[in-house]
Amino acid sequence: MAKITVPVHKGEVLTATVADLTYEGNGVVKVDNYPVFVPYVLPGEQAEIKITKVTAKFAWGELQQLLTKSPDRVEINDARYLKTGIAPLGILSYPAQLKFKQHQIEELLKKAHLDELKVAPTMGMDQPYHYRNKAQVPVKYMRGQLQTGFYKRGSHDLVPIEDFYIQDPKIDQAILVVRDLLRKYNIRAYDERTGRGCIRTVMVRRGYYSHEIMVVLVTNTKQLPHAEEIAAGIVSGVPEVKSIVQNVNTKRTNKLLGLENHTLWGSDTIHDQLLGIDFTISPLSFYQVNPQQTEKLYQTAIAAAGLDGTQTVIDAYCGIGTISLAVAKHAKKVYGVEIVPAAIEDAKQNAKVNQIDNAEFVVGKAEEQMAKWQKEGLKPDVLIVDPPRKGLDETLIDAAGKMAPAKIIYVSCNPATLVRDLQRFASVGYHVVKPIQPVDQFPQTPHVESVVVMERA
Ligand SMILES: C[S@@+](CC[C@H](N)C(=O)[O-])C[C@H]1O[C@@H](n2cnc3c(N)ncnc32)[C@H](O)[C@@H]1O
Repeated sequence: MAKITVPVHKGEVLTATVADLTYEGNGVVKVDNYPVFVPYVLPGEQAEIKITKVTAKFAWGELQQLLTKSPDRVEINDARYLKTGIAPLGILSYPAQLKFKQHQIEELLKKAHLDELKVAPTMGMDQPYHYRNKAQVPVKYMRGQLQTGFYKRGSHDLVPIEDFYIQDPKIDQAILVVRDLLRKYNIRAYDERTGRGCIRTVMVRRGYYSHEIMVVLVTNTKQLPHAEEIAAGIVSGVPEVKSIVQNVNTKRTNKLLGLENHTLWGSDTIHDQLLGIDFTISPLSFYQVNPQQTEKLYQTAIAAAGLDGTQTVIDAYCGIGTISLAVAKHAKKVYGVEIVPAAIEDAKQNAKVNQIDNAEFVVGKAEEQMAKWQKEGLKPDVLIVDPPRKGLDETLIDAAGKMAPAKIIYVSCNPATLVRDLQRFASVGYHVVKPIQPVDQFPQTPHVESVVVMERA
């Protein structure tokens, strides 16, 4: 095999101008068209870069010295937010972050030869910090005691952190109360190398409107020593707590939560509201993490659906029924499908509590259920899909084509799979009729959510 020559070598220091920013928020420097990825630099900046890793197709570099600064650069007061996955875009001013997200989608469309599609400016937040209503914090024994924090990007090295910058500060305070109790009762942190130890993760959720707090202690063992004392300590240290749950995860996996929950104190669930509808949230259910932006996202999707109370709507990947129930007010009938049984139980309960009787929920894989509905002759006027990052299964798109709804609303959390799926929808007769609307659900990170409206050609 011919030896591949690359234009840089490990350890080399070069001076270069940053050409671009990747979807993950890393700077890109080109050496004879060969890309070098460099964290913490921005397009247009000149920098001294040390090459740290070389492969046949690309290299990684480390910023040594910044020679010129981009006007979009902002100072971030704690470098740990950049080094962890907390705020990888933290050096980019917020208006520039919003443009970056719009540009990300435009670039992907261009690569897919869909450049005729327009992308609207990203809908941002007034206060793009402290927005998350949920934290999942790893626990580790280090520096002589149990620590909570966040992993360094691309690793499982814990960086102890007390102010998480993008989380609701009340959640940060609750984590510290839990951490101190775990220390006080000498609870052993889980060690993923040996598979030993007890506490793996602390999860905290807080209702944006309700202010109800749920604390979930994820353990590697069936028993949590001093469970009663710990629960009592949380009750006295976290005044808004409504639910304390032990989740057992004995598997040696990267999955954070197991399937077994034991309520240690209070209720099994908490509540919150979205667009005036009350939602029950269980430890395992998916619930959007940025409630303020979620309301904007759903309002955009609902307005795009153009409902007048006469339509039948399918909400595929419905979670606990948030979109379905918000839509039900404006539709004749809504069908929701979701893979997690507990989420569907919550969805049904949510419908009851809100006295919504025109929504029906089914547990199942959206792709299988859509094909089943299609065979049964269900003819929705509007199909809403809100899949996870991997996007839609082709079976679902085929079934959608056969069901022929007048409108399809695609809520996407991954522009790459969105663009792929838009091409597939085109092949079953759907085209995009409005500019794609990005909504910033995750300020300070490169993630972007978007709403796309399609109609039959
Ligand atoms: C991005 S979330 C959207 C949830 C909901 N629409 C919301 O906004 O809260 C995607 C949901 O799809 C569910 N899911 C993942 N794969 C699925 C599949 N094959 N079929 C049905 N649901 C699935 C997940 O459990 C999750 O609740």
